[in-house]
Amino acid sequence: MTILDKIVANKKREVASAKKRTSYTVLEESEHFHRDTYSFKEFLLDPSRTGIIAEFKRKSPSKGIINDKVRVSAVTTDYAAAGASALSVLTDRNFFMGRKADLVKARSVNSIPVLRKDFMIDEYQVIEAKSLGADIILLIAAILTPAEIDTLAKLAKSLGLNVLLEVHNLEELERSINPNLDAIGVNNRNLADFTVSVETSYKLAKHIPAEFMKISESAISDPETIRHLKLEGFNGFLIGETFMKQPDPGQAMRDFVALL
Ligand SMILES: O=P(O)(O)OC[C@@H](O)[C@@H](O)c1c[nH]c2ccccc12
Repeated sequence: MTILDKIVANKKREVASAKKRTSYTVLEESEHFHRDTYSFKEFLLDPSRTGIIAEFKRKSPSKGIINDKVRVSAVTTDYAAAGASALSVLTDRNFFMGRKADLVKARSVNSIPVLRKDFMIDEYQVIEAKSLGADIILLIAAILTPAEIDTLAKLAKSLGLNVLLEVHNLEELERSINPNLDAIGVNNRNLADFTVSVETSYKLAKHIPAEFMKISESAISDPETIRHLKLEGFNGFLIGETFMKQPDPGQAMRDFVALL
């Protein structure tokens, strides 16, 4: 069993118990549920911003604890002030030490798009994402069939959410492409064995149809890499650990952006 299999098995149990605790009706009563979302595209393509999707992540299965001393409100507002085009907030508890409350908090103190970073396998989580205040959901091709991607993406679009599809090879990209997606993210980290290579982004760039925004995800630690990725047509850069491993992640992002 790979770590990804374990995460998905755990997620199925989590979703089943969340459905029992909080009904669809209660989710739909949330103040966020009926709000207009921020446009991912508009913020990502805004030339006054950096294209960086800055992530709040305390822990990961590959690195263990990264930073459990900082507050989501301070870090995410610092990220936004440093020019983030969007924020990414982990809501998986068991493997990433995330909380749904982190997303609610990030939403309440920021006015830029927020991505719910989790392992989406069920329509319930899409409704929940909207009710927590997310603007973007992540769909991971490695754990979803094309039919599941279609269902989840259509539901998300019907709620005004933006959809980011994550792939890490050509086969996943080709089988998963769907008109209801807004952006394709190439994950430079293989979620099954954690090996990382930015080459994955360079290899897949030319295969991503022009109508989708292109995002490179993971293992970006050098502003020089962003310059290269831009030349290959990437519009977005998802960065977590490089910032979060510093005692002051917001300052780390400011220092990084100064070198762009
Ligand atoms: O911390 P990094 O190497 O900068 O990576 C950020 C982000 O890409 C990574 O957290 C991530 C990409 N896809 C995921 C799916 C689930 C959980 C986490 C992720």
